Amino acid sequence: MFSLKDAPTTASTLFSAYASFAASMMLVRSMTDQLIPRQLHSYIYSSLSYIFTPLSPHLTLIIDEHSGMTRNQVYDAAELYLRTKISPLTERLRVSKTPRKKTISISIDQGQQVNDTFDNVKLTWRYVCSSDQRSESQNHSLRRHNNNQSSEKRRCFELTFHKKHKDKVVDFYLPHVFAQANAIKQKEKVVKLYTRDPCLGDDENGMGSSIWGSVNLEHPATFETMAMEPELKRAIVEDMDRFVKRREFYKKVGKAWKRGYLLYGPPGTGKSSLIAAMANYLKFDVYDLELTSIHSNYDLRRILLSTTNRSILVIEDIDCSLEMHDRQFNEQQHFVHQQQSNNRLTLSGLLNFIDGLWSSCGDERIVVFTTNHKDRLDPALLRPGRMDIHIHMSYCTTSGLRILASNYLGFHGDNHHHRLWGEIEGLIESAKVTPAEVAEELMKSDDVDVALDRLANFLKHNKVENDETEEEADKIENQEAKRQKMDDHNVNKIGGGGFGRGKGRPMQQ
Ligand SMILES: Nc1ncnc2c1ncn2[C@@H]1O[C@H](COP(=O)(O)OP(=O)(O)OP(=O)(O)O)[C@@H](O)[C@H]1O
Ligand SMILES: [Mg+2]
Repeated sequence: MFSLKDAPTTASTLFSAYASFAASMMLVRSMTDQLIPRQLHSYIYSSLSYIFTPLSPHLTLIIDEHSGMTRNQVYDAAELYLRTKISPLTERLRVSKTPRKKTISISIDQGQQVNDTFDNVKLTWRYVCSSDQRSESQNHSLRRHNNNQSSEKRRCFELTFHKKHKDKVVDFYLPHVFAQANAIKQKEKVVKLYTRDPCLGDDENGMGSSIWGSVNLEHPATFETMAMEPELKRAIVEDMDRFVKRREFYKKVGKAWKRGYLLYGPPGTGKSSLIAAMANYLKFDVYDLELTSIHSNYDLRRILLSTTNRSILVIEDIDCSLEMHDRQFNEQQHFVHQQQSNNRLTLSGLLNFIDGLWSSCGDERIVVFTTNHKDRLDPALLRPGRMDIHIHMSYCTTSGLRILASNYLGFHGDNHHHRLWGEIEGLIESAKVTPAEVAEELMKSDDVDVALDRLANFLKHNKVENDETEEEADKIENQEAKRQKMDDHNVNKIGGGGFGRGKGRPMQQ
């Protein structure tokens, strides 16, 4: 143990050690001067001073903004990551926002230091800006790269930690920084809606242009705002969560990493809104593919190949989009050679790309087809395994009504008493109205009384109409049944049994 009593002794010991070290160095220097050629002196002195300088226990990694002419991804990841590590002790921060971003970014300023701990390793980050030593030509090229922003400054992060943790930092900490930065990027990502610009038509080679135009997807739909049965919502979200986590699973079983959803239901039940909610949830871009503007399977393939990973390919009203093309194809199929089918757009062409080539060269793809008439779809589309999940978007249910009333009026049936609420809940399912229609009624007034009054009247009116239609349908069905009975009676009288076309008996091929 060191004590004050020992201090003079220790100091004198140190002093005598230093004196003898200095004397030895003098001796070495005079011997070298005499024995070794002059050209080698500076080399030997610097090596000796390196040997006798106490080694720092720390290692510092320099993470430059650029690696050659391109941006250094470690730098970009660190910049994002360090935003989450800013402590109250930090004195200077940089604040910025670009038009494409929704949020304000905060980052540390030059010279500022940020401490971090990872698996009991203490790490210190420092942001350093200094005058750049690059050649003028490199700077010029970088300036062009950075939209002419000043690039004379060299920016880097210095990451310092104990040397013994080098492997842990490189193998685990830096990947952790990357993963965290990706999560932040994902959260801040502005989802894009891509559509094909019809003005971009065919190019001079007669090929359909595959250029997609994009806008920010500003659709506000989320799973919270969707008027759907809570269990259905939960099931969809869980399915998507499972899908995005299963990269390794898809690789293992040799399946393309894609998922298909078929959304079906009457107009105004929220099919398009659900797609927006899915895109907003996953932060996947949406490619809205208008099949009627595509003329051949060949075009389709080119267009699909120009979409990116982590995206949702949407084909709305699939029953209408391919009807014409397939009919054309069917009418002529006796004459058309297989090779020529590439000149037309066919359902089989679409399904082949989605199942085959295209899906195997992309990752994390979601395909959504929508239709108002599931019964009109080609059986090839409904075959098990083609579309993984079929989602029925129904008329407004009681839970849907509650969500809409809460979203549009801030009215919660459970907490707020209203004379009309019981009646409205009683009517909602039998009135067979869409969430779009309910939303429209609720938007007609900010006054809860007025809005609910209008909704109640609307539901009553629809219920009466539905009842009348059902009565009419029953009447027609009864008459039809009666006529059929008479026919059967006559047939039996004439032919006695046989293979008559009896109603309710499926025709066998
Ligand atoms: N289930 C729902 N939850 C919340 N809002 C809905 C729902 N369904 C419809 N809406 C409202 O109605 C509007 C129209 O709905 P949407 O376009 O999503 O229906 P759709 O099923 O895609 O209709 P279409 O078959 O005509 O394309 C939406 O903008 C939304 O405001
Ligand atoms: Mg729609």
